[in-house]
Amino acid sequence: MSVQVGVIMGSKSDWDTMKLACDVLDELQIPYEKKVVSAHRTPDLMFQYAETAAERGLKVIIAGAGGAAHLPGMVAAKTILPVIGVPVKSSNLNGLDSLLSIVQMPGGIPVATVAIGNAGGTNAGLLAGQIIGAFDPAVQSRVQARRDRIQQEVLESSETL
Ligand SMILES: Nc1c(C(=O)O)ncn1[C@@H]1O[C@H](COP(=O)(O)O)[C@@H](O)[C@H]1O
Repeated sequence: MSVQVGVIMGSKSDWDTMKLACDVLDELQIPYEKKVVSAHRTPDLMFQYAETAAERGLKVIIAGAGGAAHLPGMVAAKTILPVIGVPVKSSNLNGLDSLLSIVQMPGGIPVATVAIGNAGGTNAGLLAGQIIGAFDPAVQSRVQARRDRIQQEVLESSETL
């Protein structure tokens, strides 16, 4: 099957968080690509990536960045695809800068923003899976199976208190 999700990040230093999104996509058997793309450091690549994403067959873009995290919003401005923004935890401001940079988009150009850091990475993968699963029953059933497993783990955790 062709690549469905583009996972991009402002720097290789974001990988620990963005890998968690990729892990979920692997688990859900959704084909994806991963790439470092920066609005600040590689602006021409960022424009090209966003402009060609839909015609290349991608369905969702997951974009992670830290600090002055302009990547998700700028990519969202240049593509019609849904963009999920991951605020990577920054060393100076603990990711609050990343969160506010990503979440406060002006009306008209949305970025679906997840939590700061690793939970956000995982949830970005899941949210992409749920979007694709709305049109793909096999993916949706894998998302459901994952939820069922988590529910079972939580129910059983009481027994070891
Ligand atoms: N926020 C952005 C963008 C962007 O938004 O385009 N490009 C890189 N960065 C961020 O800079 C941080 C530090 O990067 P380095 O570790 O490479 O110095 C990373 O979290 C990256 O996402």
